[in-house]
Amino acid sequence: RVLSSSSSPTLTQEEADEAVGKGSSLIDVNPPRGTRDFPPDDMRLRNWLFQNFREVSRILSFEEVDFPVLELEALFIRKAGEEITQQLYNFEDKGGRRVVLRPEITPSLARLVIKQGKSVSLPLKWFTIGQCWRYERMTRGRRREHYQWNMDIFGVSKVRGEAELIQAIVLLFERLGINSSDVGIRVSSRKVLQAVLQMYAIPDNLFTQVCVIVDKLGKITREEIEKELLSLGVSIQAVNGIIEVLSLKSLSKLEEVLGSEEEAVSELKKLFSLAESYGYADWICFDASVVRGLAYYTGIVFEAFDREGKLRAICGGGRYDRLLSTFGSEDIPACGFGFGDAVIVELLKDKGLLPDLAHRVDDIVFPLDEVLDGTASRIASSLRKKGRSVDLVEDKRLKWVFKHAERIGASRLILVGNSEWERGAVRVKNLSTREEFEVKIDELV
Ligand SMILES: Nc1ccc(Br)nc1
Repeated sequence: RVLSSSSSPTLTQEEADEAVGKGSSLIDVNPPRGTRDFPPDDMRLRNWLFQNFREVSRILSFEEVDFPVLELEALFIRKAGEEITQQLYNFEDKGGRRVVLRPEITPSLARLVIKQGKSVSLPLKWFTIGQCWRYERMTRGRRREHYQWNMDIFGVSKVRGEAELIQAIVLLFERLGINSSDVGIRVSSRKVLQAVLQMYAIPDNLFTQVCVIVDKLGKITREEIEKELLSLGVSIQAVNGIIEVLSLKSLSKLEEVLGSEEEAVSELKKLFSLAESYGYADWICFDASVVRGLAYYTGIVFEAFDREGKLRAICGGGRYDRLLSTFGSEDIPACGFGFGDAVIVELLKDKGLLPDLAHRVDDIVFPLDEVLDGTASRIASSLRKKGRSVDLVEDKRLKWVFKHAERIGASRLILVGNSEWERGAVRVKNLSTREEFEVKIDELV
């Protein structure tokens, strides 16, 4: 059974599934598992969010860059057991190449910086908004794609870099109407964990894997964390020491434990001092448990969270000073963050901050007689050339046109009628004041 054009314009999920089930020739109209369509309402919200991402990037004087969603698999092969690399959306293309739909954007940024080589002057500040993918068994029913805003700075080794990135995040939240009582930003440094591992003489080559494991604190049980660390050969004393230090929420306590000479301590103190100068100190808090789950972070790490604790991290990032050497290149100090398009929308919904983004057009032009369709086209064209958005309607009853005007949020209805046209005029109805007047065509703006 093929649904004729006269059938209802939209199918409910059940109707679509039923039609497919009954052997109709209707294709499966759902997007692939774990992916989303963006019908107009959703697209307006996405564009509004992305416009705010772009505006903040502009304000921080970042340049936009872009990359293919498709990358060589080799760019993401890492041995630290991260979830992100265990869920690669990878496949072999028709040329026998191992490729992926990228799971994140930072490695592409690093690849381009390496490719640009000496032609880029440092520091460079780049941003992009791009779709990222994962291939996860649908048992968990989670999405397989999301869009991420990424901002990254290459060539700044001091914590000024992280301070700039955190300001971008704070500015974004403030633009969306979110304040520091809604959201906080947990800040720590992987150098805290590095110092603890040194205290227990744990070999450096275990650092990355330990980070990936302790990033799961609060997500899996302490016993499971212990088990994974012990399986790496970390002693139970070290495990207890790690968990004890990572439970610290006070920078002065950390200073007591590690000493003020420890780089982790001095960098964090500098960052918190800069936060006062930027004016966003009330947004950030020290939390030693923040390590983030990506293998390549080497220093300061941070993540934004909703203070009600209902949602997953809103965004996160940190310093990655040695990523480029994993690609065989000279290292360049770098830091960045990723900000996804999903959790932020859940937060805005929870806070009643979703904007009203109904469809809006300036004018509807409607010929009252089909002999005036050419005239109506000329009027619509002239208005469009002046930059007005115009919906040119015909073959409809006037009652329908008024309802349509309501639906698409038109400001004016321009009726082209024979009697007015004989006088070289049209009838203009202002749809908010309901005023109606005749306007000479050469005075219509
Ligand atoms: N990395 C990643 C990719 C896609 C989604 Br949805 N979540 C995380």
